[in-house]
Amino acid sequence: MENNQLELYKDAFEDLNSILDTSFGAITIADGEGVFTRLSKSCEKMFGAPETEIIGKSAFLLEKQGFFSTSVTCEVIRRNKRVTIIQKTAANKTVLVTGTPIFNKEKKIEKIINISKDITETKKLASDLKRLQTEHEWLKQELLKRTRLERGKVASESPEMKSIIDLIHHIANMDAIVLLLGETGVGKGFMANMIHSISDRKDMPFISINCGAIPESLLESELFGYEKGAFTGASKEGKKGLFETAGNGTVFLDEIGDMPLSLQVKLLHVLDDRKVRRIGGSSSFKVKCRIIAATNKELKELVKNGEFREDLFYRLNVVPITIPALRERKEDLLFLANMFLDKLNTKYKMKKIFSEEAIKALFDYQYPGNIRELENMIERLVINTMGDTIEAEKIYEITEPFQSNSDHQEIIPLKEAVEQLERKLLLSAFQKYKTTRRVAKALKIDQSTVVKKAKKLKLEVHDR
Ligand SMILES: Nc1ncnc2c1ncn2[C@@H]1O[C@H](COP(=O)(O)OP(=O)(O)OP(=O)(O)O)[C@@H](O)[C@H]1O
Repeated sequence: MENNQLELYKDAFEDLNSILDTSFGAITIADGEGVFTRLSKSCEKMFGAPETEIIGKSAFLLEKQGFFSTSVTCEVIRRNKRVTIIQKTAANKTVLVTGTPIFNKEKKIEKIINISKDITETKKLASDLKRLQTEHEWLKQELLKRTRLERGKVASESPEMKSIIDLIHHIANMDAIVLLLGETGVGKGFMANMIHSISDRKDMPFISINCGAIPESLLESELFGYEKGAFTGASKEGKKGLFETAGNGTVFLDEIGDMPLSLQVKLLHVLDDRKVRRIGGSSSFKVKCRIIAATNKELKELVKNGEFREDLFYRLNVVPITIPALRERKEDLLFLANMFLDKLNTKYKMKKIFSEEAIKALFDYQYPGNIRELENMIERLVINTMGDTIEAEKIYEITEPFQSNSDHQEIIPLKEAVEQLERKLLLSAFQKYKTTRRVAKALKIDQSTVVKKAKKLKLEVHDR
């Protein structure tokens, strides 16, 4: 070889070494058998071993020894073509590596050139980013939920209420009929309002009607409206019904269990056809509002007794939500008690607080009237307490059985009155005697009867 040519080869060789050593990625060269012949400097860092431990060694051997998870050199030989893989190295790096075969004239692999890029950081950044994005999304949802909850000041410390609130958010923008169930004062009206206020219908009207409090004929015209001169006494201009007035808003049919049977069938037609015709009218219009119904009655019982149409029950029972009694979710009690106290302190410009004993007394009570009763009780406590601290005695005064205006009892069906009396008696017996055995002794009935009745009334019983 001429001197000149030799110099040129030497130069080229030095250039190649410089390229290998200054390149960002690690470059390895192996022969057709997969034995490493050359490495760039950065390989040492990437593979966690000096050049001397790699040069002259077979990639198959190194793969076996766990030097890298899968060797791209071996893969190139196995597949006889260019391969790109992600590799884990002994230095715990994640490496993106491409192996390119160089074929000789006989189409046999003569060399394999591998170029690796350390993507440990990139991968970590990508997974960090994904985690942050998930966290961000979660926080956004929580914040949204909390802002909405804050706006409505909803008690949702108990797991039962938490899942109800989640469900309410889930169905807020679905048009399905919601049926809210639960004892009086548990917050059915409150929840109906909340569903509306977190839905896209929030800027439309929320129209509520108590189906049990209005005489039948009036209820019909309130619900469906009437044309002018539809009946004697009808207004000259006619009147829009609630479904019409609500437009794209929400109609809340409270105490649906008290709706007269004749109107139940008319309501069923409205729900089936999504159309309403005013009384005395000839044309009908589309019902676009969302419908929420509520009752504190056992609708299934009413259906059994023929007081509620079965078909209407199934029509309404699409998304039934039972709001538990306050005594079944005592976690919400302190939140509510403090919230009402704060509200009243602001209203009356006071700074009242509960004593520790008072809080205990609040927890011991069973609240047959639920949140409404708690709210009224706290107002009475605030008004009747002279100092700044509300004491337990004041609570006992209020919760003492039968003291609430028994002289002015409203006239109700005997069966209902007996049930109410039984409930009150059991509640106060449990408050006083705590265990079913002692309650049974005091009421002079069997313990098993007490257990059965307590279960029926969903009383919280601690048999210590
Ligand atoms: N989760 C809640 N957070 C805060 N206040 C509540 C909550 N639920 C109900 N309330 C309050 O409790 C009171 C009673 O609620 P609401 O009238 O909605 O009960 P209800 O179940 O509809 O009663 P009824 O069956 O007698 O009509 C209301 O003053 C309401 O604002």
